[in-house]
This record gives sequence, C-alpha cells and structure tokens, in this order.
Amino acid sequence: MSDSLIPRRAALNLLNAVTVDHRLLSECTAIFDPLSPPDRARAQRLATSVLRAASRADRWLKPHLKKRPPVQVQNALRLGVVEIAEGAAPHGVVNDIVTLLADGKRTANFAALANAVLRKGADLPQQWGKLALPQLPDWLREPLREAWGNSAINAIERAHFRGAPLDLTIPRDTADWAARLGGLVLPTGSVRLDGHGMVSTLPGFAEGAWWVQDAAAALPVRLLGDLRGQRALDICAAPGGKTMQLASAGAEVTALDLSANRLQRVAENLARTNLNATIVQGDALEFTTTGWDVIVLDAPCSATGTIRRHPDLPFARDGAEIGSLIALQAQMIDHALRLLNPGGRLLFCTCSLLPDEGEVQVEEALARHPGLRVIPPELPEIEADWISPEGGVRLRPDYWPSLGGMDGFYMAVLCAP
Ligand SMILES: C[S@@+](CC[C@H](N)C(=O)[O-])C[C@H]1O[C@@H](n2cnc3c(N)ncnc32)[C@H](O)[C@@H]1O
Repeated sequence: MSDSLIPRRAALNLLNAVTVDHRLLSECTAIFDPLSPPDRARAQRLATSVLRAASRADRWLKPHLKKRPPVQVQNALRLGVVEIAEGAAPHGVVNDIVTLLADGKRTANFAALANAVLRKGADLPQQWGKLALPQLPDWLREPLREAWGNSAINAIERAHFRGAPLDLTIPRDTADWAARLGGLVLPTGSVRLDGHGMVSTLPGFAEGAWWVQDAAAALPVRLLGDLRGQRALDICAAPGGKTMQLASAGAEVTALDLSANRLQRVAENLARTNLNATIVQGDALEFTTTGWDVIVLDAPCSATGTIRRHPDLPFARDGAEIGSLIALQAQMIDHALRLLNPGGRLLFCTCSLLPDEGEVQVEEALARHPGLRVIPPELPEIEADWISPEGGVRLRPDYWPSLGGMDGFYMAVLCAP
C-alpha cells in the first residue's frame, strides 16, 4: 500500500461527507480521529484543495466522460485531477484512485474508467490555469452578485480560490514577534504568515503570546478603542478570539456561549494566553444580567465570509437556514440592548457577506430603537471605502488583494440611548 493511500482515502471520504451528506469538514471527526497528525493534515489539505477547485476539475473531466458518473466516483476523479494539476506524480495518483474505486462496492465498476480518464491528464499542470475560475453555487452567487455587482463577485471568487494565509493576533511586542515568526504586520495590526508548519510548534504558541485570528475577525474589537476597566460581555464567545482581545485590552470580561463543548476551547485559549474571563454557558436570549459598558455580539450567521478557509461551506449548505439566522440575529440585538448600561456600546458583527446579516440588521435596529445611534469608526487604518452608509464597516475577501485578502466580515458599534 502506498504511503499516500490512507490520506487519499480519508480525503475521498471527506469529499463524500461534504457533497453527499452535506456535512461540514469540522463535523467529520469520525473520519479525522483515527488518522495520525501528518495524515490528518494531508487529508484536510487534499479535501480543501479539491473543494476549492471542484468545478474546474469537472470542466476538465466533462469531455472525457460520456455521462457524469455517481458523485462518489466524480469525487475520486476530482481528487485525481486536482492532485495531478497541482504537481503530484501522476502514476502514484492514478494507482491510488483506481485502488480506492476498486475497493468500493458501488464504485468498483468505475475503476477502469478512472484509469483511462486520469491517464489523459499528463498535461494538466500546463492546462489547469487556463480553465475558468470556480464559481459559487447559485444559492449564494445570486444574492452576492445583487449586493456587490458582477466584477466584485468575480474578485471574491478569485480570492476564495486563492485560499487564506495564517493571521495571528499578537497583543504585545507585535513587531518583535512578527520578526521572529517571519511574518508581516498588516495595516490593521494583525501578523500574517504565508508559509508555516503546525501552528502549535510555532514560536510563541506555547507561551501564549498570540492566537490565530483572521485580520478581518480581529478588527471589530479594535473598533472599541480603550477598554481598560470596562465591564464587557462577549455574548457569543466561543472559541474565544474576541474574548481574548477584550481581556488583553484590559476589560473585565464575561464570556457566554450556548455550546459547552465550544466553551472548553475558550477555557483552553484563556489558559494558554494567561488571560482572564468569567465563563458562562447558556442561551444569550435567556441571559438577564444587566450593567454592561460593552457587549460584543458576534452573532451566529451563514459564515459566508469564511469560504476562503472553509471551501466545504458552499457544498454542505444550501442557504435554507439563513432566514432563521437573520431572525435570531435581530432578536439577539434587541436582547443585548436591554442588558447594556445607558450610553453603553453594542458591537454587532458577523462573518457573513450578505447585507441581510450586516448592514440591513443595523438599519432595522436603528428603526426599531429610537435614540440608538451608530458610532462612526475612527481607526485611521480603516479605508474610506470600507465604511458603509449606515456607519458600519464592510470587509470582503477581495480587499487587500496584494496582501493576500481577508475574510468577509461586517461590524458596527451601536451606542445605547
Ligand atoms: C461566530 S461564533 C463566535 C466566534 C467568537 N466570537 C470568536 O471570536 O471566537 C458564534 C457563536 O455563537 C454561539 N451561539 C449560537 N447560538 C447561541 C445562543 N442562542 N446563545 C449563545 N451563544 C450562541 C455558537 O455556539 C458560536 O460559538
């Protein structure tokens, strides 16, 4: 058996779980858990590369297939095409794909076909870049095209295809750590690493000098400015990126989340970074403690701003849950406003690209709550065209193209009457 067969088999199982069972990769622990760390990393990398490039692989495969085979077979072919296109030795790839198909009851009949098709891929590395850019599925492409226009959607798809670097939030001695890590300090203060090994082996991880957080996700708390001595509630806190920012900025923080499992991650992150917060498990809508100077509401959302790093999302989801997420976000805004001190600040944010989960939520909250106002962002590093008409900040994956992009995010600071 080749060394690559185990991660390739796992990658194929992951692709089937995402495209057939509509599970997110983060929900596929049963596939990941039995693997060694290197195989796990390789399977994850293969699956995400294939999901990113699936429609490009389909385009290459189409003229070589009389009709489209069952999806499990198509996934195996996609895996073979993407690996060969990205420079893997074709012989080993074809052998493993044929073995994987031959081992499956429902796919065995397609092993010979896969062998014949993939052997035609010798010039894939040269042809690959000439094939059309992968597109988002219609359930997401259409609303985004409507919101941001045709050229933006193409730029967003280009950013998704490129993937994401690793961003760190380093609250102290940022420039020194950036130099040690070989990273770049971004205009908004995050540190970006292009190539890196396992995160937990990087300098500063064990000491808790930094945590992983996309540059876009790190911006909302920065909008709050000086937080020393403020009572802050992070009402959807896990895994704790914003909790750690609040605590390291000197706020007295309570971190609340519905998920006990995810709160475990908050506790581990706080312990590693030597930061303090009171952890509370519960439903934000049932939490009744008042008296907060600041509430951070990083609300549950479609997560469509994170597709660069989660290319499984467009396959695993179909947009059906977005209506109920929008309703929940509005309820959460109204509830959080009840808990704030007079003149207190609510930071509302979502990692969504959909205005209904961002700009529109704020416009509607302003209409529902007389006296509520948006505090305009004052950070000099915020570019003028990131600021939206209602006073929030809109970030998109196609921004900062020469620096490596950023996640899609929306944020606004609301001031209670
Ligand atoms: C976008 S994530 C938060 C990310 C986090 N703020 C960070 O920066 O690391 C949304 C969180 O909301 C939590 N959540 C969902 N519904 C909730 C509810 N009704 N009450 C409290 N938390 C909830 C989820 O468990 C999830 O951890």
